[in-house]
This record gives sequence, C-alpha cells and structure tokens, in this order.
Amino acid sequence: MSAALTIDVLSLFPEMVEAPLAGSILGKAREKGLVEVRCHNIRDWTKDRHRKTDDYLCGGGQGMLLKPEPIFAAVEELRRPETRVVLMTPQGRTFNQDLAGELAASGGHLIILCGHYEGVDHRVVEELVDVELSIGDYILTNGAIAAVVVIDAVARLIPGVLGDERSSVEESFSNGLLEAPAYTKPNEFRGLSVPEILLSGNHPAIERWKHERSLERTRLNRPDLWRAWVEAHPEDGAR
Ligand SMILES: C[S@@+](CC[C@H](N)C(=O)[O-])C[C@H]1O[C@@H](n2cnc3c(N)ncnc32)[C@H](O)[C@@H]1O
Repeated sequence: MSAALTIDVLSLFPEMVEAPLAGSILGKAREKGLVEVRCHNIRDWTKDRHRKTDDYLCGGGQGMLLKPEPIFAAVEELRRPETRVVLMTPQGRTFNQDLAGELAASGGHLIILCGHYEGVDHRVVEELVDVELSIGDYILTNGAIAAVVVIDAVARLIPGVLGDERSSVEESFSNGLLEAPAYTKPNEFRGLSVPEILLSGNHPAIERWKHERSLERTRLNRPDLWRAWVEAHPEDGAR
C-alpha cells in the first residue's frame, strides 16, 4: 500500500525532525504506512570536499545563508509532478488549520525545506518554492521544529491517522470557534463539579451548552476569531 501522503524533509538537522515524529499517533501512522516521512540531510547533496552548505551574504550583513546548489540538487532529485515544495520561514503565510487542510488534500507529496542561519538564498524561493509557511511571529534557530509542527498538523488530517475521524472535525478552528471546555471523571474533585448538564444525558441541551461555551471562550481568548464569527453570525454578537 502506498502512503496517502509522503513528506520529504530537507534539513541540516534531520534528527531534530525524525525524533518527535517517531512516537505517539504520528509514529503509529508511519508504522501503518498511512503517512511516510523521510528526513534528509541537505549536506548529502553537496559536491565539494568540505560538504559546504552555507556561505557569507552577498553585499555584506550578519551571519551565513544556505547555498542554493545542494538545495536545487535535492529538490530536483526528490520532486515529482504532483509535489508541492514548502519552505519554513518566518516571512511566510501564517500556518493555520485551513492551510493544514489544504496541504493534507494537496495530492500526495510534499517537500518541506528547513532553513538555518539567516535562511536560504532567495533564488531557492523564486525558483523552487510553492508555499512559504511561518508558524508564528517569532524567530526560531532553524526550520526543523517548525516543520515538525506543520507535519503533525497535516498528517493528523489524513484519513485513518486519528482513531475517530470526528476528532479532527469537532475541535477548535474547524468551524471558526474554539472548542467548548471539556471534563472527565471524577464528577467531583476538590469541591469542583463537572457542569450538571454534561451528566444529564440530554444531548440536544448538551450541544446547546457546548455551543454557548464555545462562543464564550472564543470571545474571551481570540478577539480576532470572534470578530470574524460575529460578522458571519450577527445574531451571536447581539447576546
Ligand atoms: C534564524 S531563522 C532566519 C530568519 C531570517 N533571517 C529572517 O529574518 O527572516 C533560520 C530559519 O529558521 C526557520 N524559522 C525561524 N522562525 C520561523 C518561523 N516563525 N516559522 C517558520 N520557520 C521559521 C526558517 O527555516 C529560517 O530560515
């Protein structure tokens, strides 16, 4: 069986990508062949004696930049007709659940390129990259951890990866709101009770309660999501 999604990761630190993706749900999905993740070292595509992957910035400036030659060679070797090449960069579109869904449905093969030092030579961006992704407005030391975040979020949307497919539908961001608060046993803990409605067995009332709490949490924690929600559902803004 071929995997529904294959991801080739190009990094100077492939072990930083490999280790977190070996355990838990992703590790099992990889064992079952639902998702294939192959972590490569960009250095393996160098041709010189010193296996050099970086160089000084043209025109001056702090730090070093990843050279274009090994990256071009790696992408050209790994690329297939359906491949999308993703560059991890703080200058990219901010990664979110919608983008995770697009990548999960994008046709079966991703190459994820991780920068290091000051990033990558811009000719890589111009010629090879289909989508530049940022995981937020802060600077990491390299793209490996950012790639792990993207791979985890994308892979869990592949059918079969989560035990229950509803898990990826009934959760924060799937409908534009944050999920309602959740409780488990015991019903009483240190004088704190599980809301009675959740123990009532009245499922329509439980669903209404969850929706109300979901609206409340979104309004309190994510004003940006709340504004978009109220624009589309003005009746909720009037509460
Ligand atoms: C130190 S950063 C380079 C930052 C670059 N000089 C700039 O100012 O845009 C090194 C690498 O880490 C990765 N990286 C850092 N922050 C990131 C973020 N927020 N999202 C995605 N990748 C990031 C990228 O692959 C980047 O090339």
